[in-house]
Amino acid sequence: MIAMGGTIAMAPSASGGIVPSLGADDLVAAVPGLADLAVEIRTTTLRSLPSPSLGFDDLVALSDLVRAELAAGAVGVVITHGTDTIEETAFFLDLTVGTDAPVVVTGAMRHPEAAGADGPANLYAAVRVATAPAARGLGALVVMSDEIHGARFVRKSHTFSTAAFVSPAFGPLGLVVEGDPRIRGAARTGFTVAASPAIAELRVGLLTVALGDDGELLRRAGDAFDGLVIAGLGAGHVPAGMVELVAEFASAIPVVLSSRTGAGSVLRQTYGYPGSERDLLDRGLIQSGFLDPAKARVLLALLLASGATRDDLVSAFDRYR
Ligand SMILES: NC(=O)C[C@H](N)C(=O)O
Repeated sequence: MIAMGGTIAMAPSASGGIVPSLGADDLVAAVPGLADLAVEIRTTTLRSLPSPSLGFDDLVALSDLVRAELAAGAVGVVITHGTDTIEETAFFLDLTVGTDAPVVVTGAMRHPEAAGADGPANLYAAVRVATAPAARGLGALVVMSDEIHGARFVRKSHTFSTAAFVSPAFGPLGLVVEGDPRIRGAARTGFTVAASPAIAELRVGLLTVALGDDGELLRRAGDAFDGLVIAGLGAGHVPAGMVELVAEFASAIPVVLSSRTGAGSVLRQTYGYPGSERDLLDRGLIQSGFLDPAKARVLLALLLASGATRDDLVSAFDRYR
């Protein structure tokens, strides 16, 4: 079990608000029933950070440690993590760990001293999933509120509800019923990318498009980015007035087209107006399939760090259609 920080490990501070303060051993010790399981838990506190402050360098270190623990004989790995970026970390592990062993990320929406703290229940469920033969071969998972989500589908969809985690595309892969993981879907693509430390030096931007957008933010980005994800309108669209500028960027750096809607995939052949998905794909943008903008950015950054060609990028993103 590897602790990264997040609300699950936070406590009230003297200066106001909650801040990271608990390590992996504290979290394990606070879970009723965990000690009764026939499971040996080895703990590491790798980071103690709010998840908005994690970076790709931290994720490379985490991926290395997960692989080392599995090589040392762990049947599964649980990671406790802040929920704000849990979906990016889980997908990063899905892409880089390349194992059948369950890699399960969990967290909490309420801190340990709050009424109805959800961390202990989530950690208990995560350990049950990480040790379940039925959870093997599914890739990285996010377990929250007794739901088992595939890393490439899961999203945080609410700022404070304990039911914040959803998989809008196809629903959760399973449920934890009285501690027993029940699986009904498969998640792993079988596609693995190296967790290259070079990723920390790359600048991969994420731009959300809005009504009336004239592209000024993009124009000002100049040559600041090595790659870009555009969170487009609807099924992958931008205003007509932005098209030339977007096409200019796509001729200089890889530009991936995703959707800001939060569910569904980028379409490929429905709309034909200027700024439609057909127009943008014809102008060299790469479709993200069912990957939401944040996950498309993780995949693009990993691929660029591994020296992928444009054809590699297109075929990697095609796996998520
Ligand atoms: N519930 C949480 O964990 C949110 C917290 N801000 C974090 O991501 O670290």
